[in-house]
Amino acid sequence: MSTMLEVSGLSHTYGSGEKAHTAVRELTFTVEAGQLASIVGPSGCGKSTLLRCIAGLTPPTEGTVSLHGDRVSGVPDDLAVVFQDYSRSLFPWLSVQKNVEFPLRWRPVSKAERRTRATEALEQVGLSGVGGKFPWQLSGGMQQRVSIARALASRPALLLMDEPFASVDAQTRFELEDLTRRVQREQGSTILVVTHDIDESVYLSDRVLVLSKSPASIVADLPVALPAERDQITTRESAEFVTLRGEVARLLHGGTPEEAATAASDAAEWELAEQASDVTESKTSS
Ligand SMILES: Nc1ncnc2c1ncn2[C@@H]1O[C@H](COP(=O)(O)OP(=O)(O)OP(=O)(O)O)[C@@H](O)[C@H]1O
Repeated sequence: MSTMLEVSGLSHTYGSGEKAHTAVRELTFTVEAGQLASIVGPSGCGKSTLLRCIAGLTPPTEGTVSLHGDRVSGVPDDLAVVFQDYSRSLFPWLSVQKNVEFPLRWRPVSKAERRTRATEALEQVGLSGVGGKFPWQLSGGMQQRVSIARALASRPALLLMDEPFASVDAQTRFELEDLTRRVQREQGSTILVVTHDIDESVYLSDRVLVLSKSPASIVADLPVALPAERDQITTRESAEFVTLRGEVARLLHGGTPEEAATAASDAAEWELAEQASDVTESKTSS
């Protein structure tokens, strides 16, 4: 696997002098090509600041960001971002098809190719046939699918997602998580998702980076050893999922990596034993 994203010694401080506020401190990590990684951290810890630095929107105060070996010093052409607030990122006066085509206008892509790519991207997110509608004619979940299609149409080397499912209902959230995993597998995309939702970080990813309270630093980098094929019910009930979810929760509450791993594994065993005894009881009483 080759390295797609390299973040090295990255720090960012807002303001200066007495008003200086360090949002992220000395972050170093890589994301390999084709990997789906999540960054999870407490509210206000500096997740969006980190994402803005990676996207080239905010120059870091210290350290570097490189995308496929090229130093990031502005928004790279082959990077796309999906934000939480779809209603502000889609243009209400443009059709869905035109919204998806929009960023391609600044690329060396012919009009016909723009149309083809947008149609394909809408198909990938399960929205064939709605290209002629306007965003405000669609549900929230469908609008977020349009945002994802727009990001995919530019065929990014790296797709960044900032709390992408935080504004939709729980059922739609599950559907969009599965959609993200499917697209990543089919396209071999490299995706970095920022979230404060522990379960989502584990369910979605190949790997979870856990951040500390502000100023954010990395407290753990956990591989997710769940099968590639995941299911919203059985995966979330599995011992691996329950253990990892507990480990991330403990780390976010200030536990050391060793304490978090041991306690989470004990708690998962207990929870699964409880589940098994519930099943046995219900069988004997029926
Ligand atoms: N433009 C800014 N100027 C000064 N301070 C800022 C600015 N943007 C963010 N901060 C501060 O930096 C810290 C990190 O903010 P950031 O938005 O990156 O965190 P976050 O983890 O994304 O938050 P949330 O979970 O609430 O979305 C916060 O204390 C915030 O108040």
